[in-house]
Amino acid sequence: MAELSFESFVLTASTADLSEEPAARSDADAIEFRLDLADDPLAALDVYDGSLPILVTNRPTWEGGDATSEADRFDELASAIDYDSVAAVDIELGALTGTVDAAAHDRAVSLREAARNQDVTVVASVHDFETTPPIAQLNELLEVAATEGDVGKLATVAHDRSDALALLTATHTATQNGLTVATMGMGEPGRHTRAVAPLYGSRIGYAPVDPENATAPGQYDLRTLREIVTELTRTA
Ligand SMILES: O=C1C[C@@](O)(C(=O)O)C[C@@H](O)[C@@H]1O
Repeated sequence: MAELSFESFVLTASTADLSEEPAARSDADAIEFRLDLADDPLAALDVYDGSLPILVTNRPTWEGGDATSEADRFDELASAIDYDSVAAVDIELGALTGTVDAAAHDRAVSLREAARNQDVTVVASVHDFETTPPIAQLNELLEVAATEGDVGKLATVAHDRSDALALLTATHTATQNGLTVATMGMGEPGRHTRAVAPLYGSRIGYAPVDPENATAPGQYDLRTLREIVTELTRTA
């Protein structure tokens, strides 16, 4: 069973192609495998022999991904967590809390239970592709996400410096309150939060090996993010 601790910052190389792992190995701590963007994800997991542990994500269209069938995507995730190489699974907070629909809720809760029985870490994720909500809402989202999952993850579109600052402040507050969270601003004005948020407690970063394969707007490429975070945490 692959081990992955979120007690400190984990930099994931986000990809739809596990054959990128050797190129990611020197800079990443883990792979985020986007099942929804891959051709035959379970076949790829079958033959995976990389050394980086994997966080599996199967993002539905209602949360900005490509997975169209809820039943299929949860079945794939349930199969994926059986692989020894898979150390963590991303489950959307909207599914875990039942705000999407009752069927998604049941599937999400049983996936979480199966993951925990296998020591697979659960990342409960929230995305806002329109805006960065007011700080009180950010605090609330992080608290709920970190309670529903082992790590609460929040990605919002930042339109300006105030949005970026709100996200960083919420990250700092949650961390000070003992929550395990990961945050990142999407879009150009949010880009720097990806480098700075780890200083305020964010435990996961996402970056493509090849900048052309970014999985969200505003991502740094993997090498760049690793270098900046290393530099900032050395001098902090
Ligand atoms: O949820 C996230 C975060 C992300 O959207 C980002 O903004 O870096 C990238 C996605 O691949 C990942 O699943």
